[in-house]
Amino acid sequence: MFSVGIAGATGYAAGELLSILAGHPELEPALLCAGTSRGKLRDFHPHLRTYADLEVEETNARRLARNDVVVLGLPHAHAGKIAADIEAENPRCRIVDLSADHRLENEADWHAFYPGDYYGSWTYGVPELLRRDGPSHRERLKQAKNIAAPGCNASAVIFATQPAVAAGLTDGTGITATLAVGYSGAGKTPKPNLIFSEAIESAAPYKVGGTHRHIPEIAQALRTAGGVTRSLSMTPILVPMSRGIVAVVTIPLRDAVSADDVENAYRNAYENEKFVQLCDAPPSTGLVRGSNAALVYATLNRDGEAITAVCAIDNLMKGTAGAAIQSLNLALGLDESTGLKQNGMAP
Ligand SMILES: NC(=O)C1=CN([C@@H]2O[C@H](COP(=O)(O)OP(=O)(O)OC[C@H]3O[C@@H](n4cnc5c(N)ncnc54)[C@H](OP(=O)(O)O)[C@@H]3O)[C@@H](O)[C@H]2O)C=CC1
Ligand SMILES: CC(=O)N[C@@H](CCC(=O)OP(=O)(O)O)C(=O)O
Repeated sequence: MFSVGIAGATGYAAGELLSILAGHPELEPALLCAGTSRGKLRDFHPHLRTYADLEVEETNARRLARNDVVVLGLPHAHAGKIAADIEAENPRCRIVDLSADHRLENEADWHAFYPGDYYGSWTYGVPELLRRDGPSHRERLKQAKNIAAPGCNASAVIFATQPAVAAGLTDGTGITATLAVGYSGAGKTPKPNLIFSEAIESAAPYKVGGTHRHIPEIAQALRTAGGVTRSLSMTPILVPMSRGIVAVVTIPLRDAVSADDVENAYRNAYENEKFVQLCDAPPSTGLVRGSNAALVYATLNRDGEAITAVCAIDNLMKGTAGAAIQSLNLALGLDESTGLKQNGMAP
């Protein structure tokens, strides 16, 4: 059994992680920390009956570092410093960062989209990431000490797009992603635009015009898959659902290709994957609620000029906590799917 210390334990992402741990035979929460919240876990996550009596304490790097694993569910720009403190205290402690603080390999990308200091990059927590060169990403995760869990919007766009990039069907120009996203992606901290009367009966685009901070993260993954990614447009739209993301990505083609070429590219990428699966019809978020699945559909447009690819995920599962546990399982030498559900909830 591995002990797990969790920072940001009262938040949505860590709450989902705790929900997975409740069914995980090898991981046990040992220390729960938050910012200002104090008390029993039942005061913050009343649905997590298994751990209702665990205490939520002050965030303390020295105490967190005593665990085999630390998961940081903190706002971005808050995880880098505490991760460095934990490493200094106990270099053997594995750290999984759910924030963006260790995702970007290029420091200039970090400063262009995030506040605060740059703390370097860790192995990206997406086992299914396609790599043009060297060992597979899954093999790299098996060797990883620390893991940078992915952004949820980024995950959906990457799963939809990387097969076309890896197969050389696109030169990376003009890829356009539009996403319908649920409110839990914004976290638990109350904000005026997130209250019920603003949310219900409304679909609200945000971070338009190439300003969303997941753009460099997606471009980095597509470069890893073998593409150039000259431009990338990504626009999320908040829609009234608590969890879920469906990304619709238009991928202009380099040369004329057949429907079989498109099918082969996507089948080659995902045919052996348990959690990223191809569908015969565009998937909806309802199919993946509560599961670690990413469902992908891709088709050649009728005019033959582009591929339309669709990916649905649960932002809190395959978009964060599920991806984190799947990657951590690999790093710990466990079966990759330990504690993770493939099936969604229905209705
Ligand atoms: N929600 C999602 O779908 C996804 C989230 N992520 C990332 O996961 C991380 C956590 O997100 P999420 O759970 O949604 O956020 P929440 O706002 O729901 O939770 C944030 C947590 O961090 C704690 N916290 C805030 N500031 C500090 C601080 N200065 N020191 C210590 N603890 C602090 C909060 O404690 P307190 O209760 O005391 O305020 C709370 O426990 C973020 O980086 C987010 O971007 C990544 C992918 C998807
Ligand atoms: C609805 C909503 O606001 N969603 C968030 C997704 C957050 C996420 O994926 O987390 P990281 O910040 O860790 O990358 C957003 O689009 O910013």
